[in-house]
Amino acid sequence: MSKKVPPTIQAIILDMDGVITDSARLHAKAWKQMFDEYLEKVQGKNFDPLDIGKDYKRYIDGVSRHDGVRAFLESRQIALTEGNPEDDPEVDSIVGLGKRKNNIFLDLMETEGVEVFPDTLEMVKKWKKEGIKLAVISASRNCRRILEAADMLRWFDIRIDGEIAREQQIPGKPAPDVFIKAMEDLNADLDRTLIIEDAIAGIKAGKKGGFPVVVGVARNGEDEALRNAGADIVVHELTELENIMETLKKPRETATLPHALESFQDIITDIEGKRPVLFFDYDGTLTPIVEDPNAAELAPDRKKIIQQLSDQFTIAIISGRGLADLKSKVGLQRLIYAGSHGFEISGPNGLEMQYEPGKEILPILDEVESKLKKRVEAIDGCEVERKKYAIAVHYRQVEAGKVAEVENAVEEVLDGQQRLKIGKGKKILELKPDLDWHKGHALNWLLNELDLAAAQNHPIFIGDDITDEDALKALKGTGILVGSHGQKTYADYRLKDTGEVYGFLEELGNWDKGNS
Ligand SMILES: O=P(O)(O)OC[C@H]1O[C@H](O[C@H]2O[C@H](CO)[C@@H](O)[C@H](O)[C@H]2O)[C@H](O)[C@@H](O)[C@@H]1O
Repeated sequence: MSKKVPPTIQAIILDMDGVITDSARLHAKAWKQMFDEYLEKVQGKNFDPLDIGKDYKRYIDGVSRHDGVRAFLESRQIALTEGNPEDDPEVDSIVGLGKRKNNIFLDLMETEGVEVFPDTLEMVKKWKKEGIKLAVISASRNCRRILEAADMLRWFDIRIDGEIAREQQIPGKPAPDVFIKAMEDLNADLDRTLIIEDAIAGIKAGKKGGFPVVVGVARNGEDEALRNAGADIVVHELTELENIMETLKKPRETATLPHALESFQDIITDIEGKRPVLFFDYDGTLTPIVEDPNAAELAPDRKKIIQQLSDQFTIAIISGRGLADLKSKVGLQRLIYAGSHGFEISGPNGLEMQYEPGKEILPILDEVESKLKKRVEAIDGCEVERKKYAIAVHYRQVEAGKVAEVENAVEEVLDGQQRLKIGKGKKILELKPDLDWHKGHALNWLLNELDLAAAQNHPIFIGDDITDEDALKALKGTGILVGSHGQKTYADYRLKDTGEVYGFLEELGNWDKGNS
């Protein structure tokens, strides 16, 4: 795996007790029963009982059985012999007490059962579908048994539990070794592996291991303790991690990105037996930027390359242009088109979508369009382009000294208008519905609608402008930026210009032919 790829998630390692199953509750109960009985035996009726919120969390949760016995007794200044592996549960030794607790735990499991947290099941299924590798780790030697009873074992590629750790002499948490071992067995990279833990010892282990993001699960409001232990993010349910990839993606300077043609082999390695699904922006990506927006035609030889590729791959063009304009400019039947930044979509087999909440903004756009046209008609070179769900005000051909006039005009017309927002592009100001819908949503909508969101597909998005960043950010695949738009980017790779885009597409087509 290339080290150049950005920190999108490749693998997730989940702790079991308290994250996947509610078995932490049973463990806590068993520890309390065992220790309270023992403390009463050695200290009499006035013994100080184990406090689950304090003692269990601090000394026992997440660590191995024997480490838990040792740490708790030490906190109470009670010295106890280690004992030996053959000790019966009745023997007062570290081993004996551990066995005593385990018997109580197994009885509780039998009588109370173990439940899977529904939010975890939902996310595990989702991650699995997205092709993320999953491992479960646990200090518990009953891990396999618990997961089997809960019908959860099948979701995990790798399991490192108390039994395996003992056999292979892997040090337990707070040492990071179990996480490192799980990551290695998953064949994942450290900088692309996420840890999910609910125990303080586990959070510390994840941080010590150098994992970029350790998520703390505070199901009972223990947010602060988990944060203090080093958790990078604290959630109460795993469904809060729904958009974790987006949250974790960090924009970078374009110049620091690897070149997509030079790194072609890395990109192919990343695709690894999956089907590429291609998403392109239009202006600046498939056609070079030109002075007159109406003149941005797709050259016949380039159209041919896209047509040939559409025999091999699903291709969608997601553009800021209006849908009708985009379709007529590209003119290829098999493609999917998303116009007005994804507000209007159309494709083969009756695929049609208009983003419903946008429809009620249409009369507002009509009104603003006519006001704008009147307001800027005296500014030489300024052009207003109406798409169904947006209005572009072009100033590429406006004298540099008069650009501020265009900006003022747009702001003036928009003044007091709450339903529209201003976006920026290449020498363009755009008025768009102030709604949470953009190229990134459109991309994910298409993947779901076309049943292409599954792990066997690999989306590739190529774009050049600020509005393409929404798609690059939302993308779970390979993002390529063409040229530079002057801001940081969520892309993974860069290409110099549209010429290189076609070079890349030809390489991709040839690679695919050689592969099939
Ligand atoms: O999302 P895209 O497909 O890249 O569309 C973005 C805008 O592209 C067009 O404007 C840009 O390209 C013009 C032609 O090269 C250029 O003259 C202009 O300065 C650029 O901003 C299009 O006219 C807009 O509607 C799109 O929003």
